[in-house]
Order: sequence, then C-alpha cells, then structure tokens
Amino acid sequence: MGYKVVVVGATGNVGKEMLNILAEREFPVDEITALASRKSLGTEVSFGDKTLKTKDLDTFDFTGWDIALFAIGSDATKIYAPKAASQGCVVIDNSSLYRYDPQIPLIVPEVNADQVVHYKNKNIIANPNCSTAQMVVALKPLHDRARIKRVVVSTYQSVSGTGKEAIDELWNQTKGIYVPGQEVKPSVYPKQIAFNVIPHIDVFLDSGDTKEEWKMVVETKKILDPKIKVTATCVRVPVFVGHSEAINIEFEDYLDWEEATDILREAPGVLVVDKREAGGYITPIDCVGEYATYISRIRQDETVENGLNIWVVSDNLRKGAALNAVQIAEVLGSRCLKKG
Ligand SMILES: NC(=O)C1=CN([C@@H]2O[C@H](COP(=O)(O)OP(=O)(O)OC[C@H]3O[C@@H](n4cnc5c(N)ncnc54)[C@H](OP(=O)(O)O)[C@@H]3O)[C@@H](O)[C@H]2O)C=CC1
Ligand SMILES: N[C@@H](CC(=O)OP(=O)(O)O)C(=O)O
Repeated sequence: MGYKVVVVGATGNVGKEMLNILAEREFPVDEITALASRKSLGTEVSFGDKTLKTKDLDTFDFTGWDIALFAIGSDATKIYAPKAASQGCVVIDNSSLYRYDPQIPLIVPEVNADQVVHYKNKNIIANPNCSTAQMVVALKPLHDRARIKRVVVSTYQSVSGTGKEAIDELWNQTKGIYVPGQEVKPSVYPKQIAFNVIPHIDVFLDSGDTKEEWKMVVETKKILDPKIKVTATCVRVPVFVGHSEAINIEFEDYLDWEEATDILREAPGVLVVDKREAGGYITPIDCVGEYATYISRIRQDETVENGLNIWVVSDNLRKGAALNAVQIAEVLGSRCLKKG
C-alpha cells in the first residue's frame, strides 16, 4: 500500500524534477496528481512512463490526500499550503515562507531527519534554500568530528534557482549577443546575466546583506547548530543548472585535510572528487541530474589555527529542492505515516 501524493507547481522546473525523482526512487505512490495555475489546466507532465494532465490548484480539494510537495513560491504557498494542511494533507514546502517558524521543522535528511516528527505541529515541513541544503550536507560530518566555529561562504548560483523566465533570459541574451538587432535587455535580473556575474540574489536588507545571504546564515543555524557563525556572499552566474560554493571553515579542533577527506568520503549524500590535477574536481555541468553533493579542492587553510577550504557543487533543482523534498517524504513515510 502506498501514498496519495500531490505535486503542486508541477509545470515548473522544481515540480517536474519532483515528479521525475518520485518515479526514479520508486516512492510508494498509490495515486498521484499534478497541480499548477488555471492557465496550465490540461498541460501534460511526465511521471515515469505515464503522462499526467495538470489540474487547477485553486479548485483542488486535498481531503484524503497524504502528502503534498509544494514548489510555487511564497505568495501562492501562503494561500494554498494552510488549506492543504487543514484538509489533513502533510505539506512539504519548497518556498521560504515557513522556514523560520520555530513550530515548523526545516529538514535536510542527512543532517536532522529526527526533526520530522514535529510535522504534527502544523502539518507542514519546510525545505531549505538550495544553497543551504548542499552546504549543510557537506558541513555536518565535519562538524561532528571537529566542531565548526565559523563559516565564510561565497556562492556561484545558476539561473535555474530563479525559475523558468531566468533560464529563458540567459538563453536569449546569450544568443542575442551574437545576432545583430536581437539584443535582449535585462528583465528578470537587474543587470545582464550572459557573460557576467551579479552579486545580488533576492532583496537587499538594511544590513547590506541580501536576503539569500541572510537565509544561508539563519537556516544553517536552525538545521545544523545555532552556535555556528556564518557569513555569506551570494552571486548569480551564467550557468543553467548547478550551484557551486567556495567554503572556508574554522573549527574548534584541528582537522587535517586528509582526515577530512576520509570523513567526507563516508558521509551520506556526499561524493568526493578531488584529484589535485587539471579536471580532477567537479563543476556544475558535471552534477546536473545527479543526487550527490560533490566536494572537491579539500585543503588546509593555514591562515587560521584550525581551518579548511572546500569546494561544494550540487544540482540545485535536485538536492537544493526536489530531491530533498522527496527524501523528506521518504522519512515522513517510514517514520510517521506508515502504510500497510
Ligand atoms: N528550496 C529551494 O532552494 C528552492 C526552492 N524553490 C521554490 O520552488 C518554487 C518554484 O520554483 P521553480 O520550479 O524553479 O519555478 P518555475 O517558475 O519554474 O515554476 C513555478 C511553478 O509554480 C506554479 N505557480 C506559480 N504561481 C501559482 C499559483 N498562484 N497557483 C498555482 N500554481 C502557481 C507555476 O504554475 P504555472 O506554470 O501554471 O504558472 C509553476 O508550476 C520557487 O518559487 C521557490 O519557492 C525553487 C528552487 C530552489
Ligand atoms: N534563491 C535560490 C532559489 C530559491 O528559490 O530560493 P528560496 O526558496 O529560498 O526562495 C536561487 O535563486 O538560487
């Protein structure tokens, strides 16, 4: 016996990956339905070798459905997630709306799967920001061994983190640069993204940080350890899929880079590729469609007492969003909503 599963935002990049991953991982599904906005009514989306016709979220009744995976952004989530939760369906939400609510668990299964039981507080579980998810998968095993004091992270985030229009903007700007008269003015981003990098993701806060940077700080504390200090600089780069991060870590105890490498090789969700030669590291193109969080360039930082540098790359639509959501559903199913 399996679950009745709803994918909300099924026509989007994250929603499509949710359907792919549910099928790939053979999540025990008895019945599945795909929802999006009214304008997408009847749009066909794939679920394994089946085709589903998208239904209208606005008129959908969640009564009798077990789990809803949401990927529609905070504004629409605010309207529909409480409705689904109150109709008895457990919501696993990809937006940032509920992440900072102390009543709502914020989960990366490799790090804090035990928190899943708190879904009962509001019938909602939050999925972290894509940049946080891959970072905490890498930090957790190192923290367990040597206690992390401080993290300095710079991100290189792909345009798929913004959504469908941003993917089109990078594609059209890139083509337009070569075709006279077809230049494409920035519309999704404040500056040209093709052949450029933009040190600005999400809105600016009074502190001068962007909200994306703030999210990485606050979410790491909630998921991993409130004592860890984090400072982030988040940058958009002209890459379609795959977020990269250069992470500098300062520990309480000394941790040799070779031992760190051994620890990371054994860590759940992690693959180490670190040959210290040309091409012996992971780039975003290498991680597209993969589940793992890849770690390369593991080395000592000799400028502080107990420091390491690492390079972390993952598919932001997968571990950063859809895969993590499906993993949460797997934990929820096996620990809390047992069937059969
Ligand atoms: N955890 C993370 O780090 C990440 C989270 N996300 C979250 O997932 C969300 C979706 O991202 P992504 O798939 O890339 O975005 P896309 O732009 O590719 O897709 C958006 C999806 O949301 C649907 N949608 C939007 N508004 C409504 C509405 N009012 N009612 C019903 N459906 C609606 C769209 O339906 P339609 O096609 O009919 O318009 C579409 O299916 C993001 O906004 C973000 O909150 C995304 C990436 C990473
Ligand atoms: N902000 C991330 C993706 C995302 O949607 O994040 P959030 O769910 O925190 O809004 C990016 O642009 O790469």
